[in-house]
Order: sequence, then C-alpha cells, then structure tokens
Amino acid sequence: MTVAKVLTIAGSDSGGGAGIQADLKTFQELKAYGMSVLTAVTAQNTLDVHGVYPLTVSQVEEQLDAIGADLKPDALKTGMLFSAEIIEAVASKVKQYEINNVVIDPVMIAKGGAKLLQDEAIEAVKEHLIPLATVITPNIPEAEAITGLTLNTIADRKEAAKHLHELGAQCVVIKGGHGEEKEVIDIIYDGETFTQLLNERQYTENTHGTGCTFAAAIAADLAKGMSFLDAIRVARAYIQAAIEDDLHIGSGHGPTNHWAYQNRRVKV
Ligand SMILES: Nc1ncnc2c1ncn2[C@@H]1O[C@H](COP(=O)(O)OP(=O)(O)OP(=O)(O)O)[C@@H](O)[C@H]1O
Ligand SMILES: Cc1ncc(CO)c(N)n1
Repeated sequence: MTVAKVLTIAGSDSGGGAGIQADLKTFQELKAYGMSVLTAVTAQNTLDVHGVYPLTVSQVEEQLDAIGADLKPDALKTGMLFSAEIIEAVASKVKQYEINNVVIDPVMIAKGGAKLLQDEAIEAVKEHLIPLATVITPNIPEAEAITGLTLNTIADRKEAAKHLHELGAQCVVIKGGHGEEKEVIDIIYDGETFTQLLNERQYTENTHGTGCTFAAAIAADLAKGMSFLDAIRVARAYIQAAIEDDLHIGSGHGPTNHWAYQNRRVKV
C-alpha cells in the first residue's frame, strides 16, 4: 500500500479548531498520513486568543531537519508562520528538502482579531513564500494586505489573483468567506483560466478554522496525486460539509465538523 504523507507547518490552537489540530484532523479524514512542524503555541479558545508564543528559528529548523532526514512529504501545507525569520527558515528548508505540492495559507489574523503574522513579515511572504506555492489560499483581507489592492468586486478579486500569480504562485484561490455575496464565491486562477466555485452561504457562528481546514484538504489530495483543480473541488466539498454539520462547541466561533464529509460518504 502506498501512503500519501502530508506535512503541516503551522501554529497550535489549544481549542482544537484551527492550526495544527485542524490540519491533522483533516489529513486523517482524507486518508493521508499527517506530520507537523510547530511554529508557535497559541493559548486560544472559540472566543479569543489569550497568548501567542512563537518557537525559535532553530526549533523550527530542527523539526524540519528531523522530517527531511527520514519522512519525505508528498505535500506541504503552511499556516501561521508568525515572523519573517520563521518564513525565511521554512522557505530555505522547503528548497533544501525539495518538497513539492506546497499549499500556502497566508494566515494573518485570527477571527477574534489577534495577530498571527507580524506586519513586517508581509514582505517575506511575498519574497520567500509565494514563489514556492503550488496553491495559495488567501481570504479577502489577506489578499488585500499582500497586493495592496482594495477588493470590493469580483473583478477586483480577479485582479488580485493575477497579482499573486505574478508573484510566483502557480494557482491562486481567493476565498469568499469574507465577501458580501449571498453565495460564497471562491475564485481560482491558474495563470490562464478563472474558475469560480459557488456555494450556498451558511449563516453560522461555527467557522473557526475554515481556512486552515480548506488548505489542509487541498494538500492531502495533492499528496495523493490529484490535480490542483480536483483537489480544490474536493476541499470545497469537505469544508462545506464541515460548516453545514456544525458541532456547536464553545460559546464563540466554534470549530467545524471535521468528520462530516466522511460521515456523508459512509453508507449505513
Ligand atoms: N459561511 C460560509 N458558508 C459556506 N462556505 C464558507 C463560509 N465561510 C467560509 N466558507 C468557505 O470556507 C473556506 C474558507 O474560507 P474563509 O474565507 O472563511 O477563510 P479564512 O478567513 O481564511 O478562515 P479562518 O481564518 O477562520 O481559518 C472557503 O472555501 C470558503 O468558501
Ligand atoms: C494557530 C492558528 N492558526 C490559524 C488560525 C486561523 O484560523 C488560528 N485561529 N490559529
């Protein structure tokens, strides 16, 4: 049996809905073997982020060296990277260990408003991270912060996608969760063609970690050899099920339901 191995480089969410925890749950549900490199510990629940504690660059590098020496990932997802120093170290190790199928979720701010990326690190995202991306998955505010554009319309979002492609990402997904439209519109650009994935907007508080989960699902299916468009379509179905069949955990923005997608596929 060939097992697809997928690595997440991200922060820990003690509340279990986002970050490393969301990524590993998603990998498991999509039948890929999950590995993790921690960049930071957050003290976090569904209401708020109480504290952010980054690891040192050498601690991040040592984890990547341990994996690189033994367990070559078939795909990588990056989430919260926190600082320019960690971004540069991660980019250099990704090149050293020749990791392909790289999904970059350029995490900047938690739903409660806490900063998960330092402002001065945006330049490092552009210079060191985006050129490695097979797929980059910004939400609307993240795409605005990286491109400097204001994204009001679908045409604005397409312009931003072109900009991110020019910075070196092979495929760009501008996620529509933060948009105003009745339907959620994710815009995909591969350098030639725009594809729009439309889904019914769910009116729920339980959307903590949607971005992490979506990007992790893309990485899991890239690791299994799917094309990026197919992997994005499956990821869209995975996150839609996870939002629809919500769990009502916690009293703030609750987590999504990571087993909903498989639940629907299991015939009883
Ligand atoms: N209310 C919703 N109903 C349906 N789909 C949604 C909803 N909110 C987000 N999504 C989908 O979930 C995925 C993640 O989108 P979103 O824009 O919320 O990411 P995000 O802001 O990075 O998430 P987070 O920072 O909370 O992890 C996208 O595919 C998006 O279309
Ligand atoms: C650790 C971590 N990563 C990402 C997010 C964004 O959802 C979060 N809230 N926490």
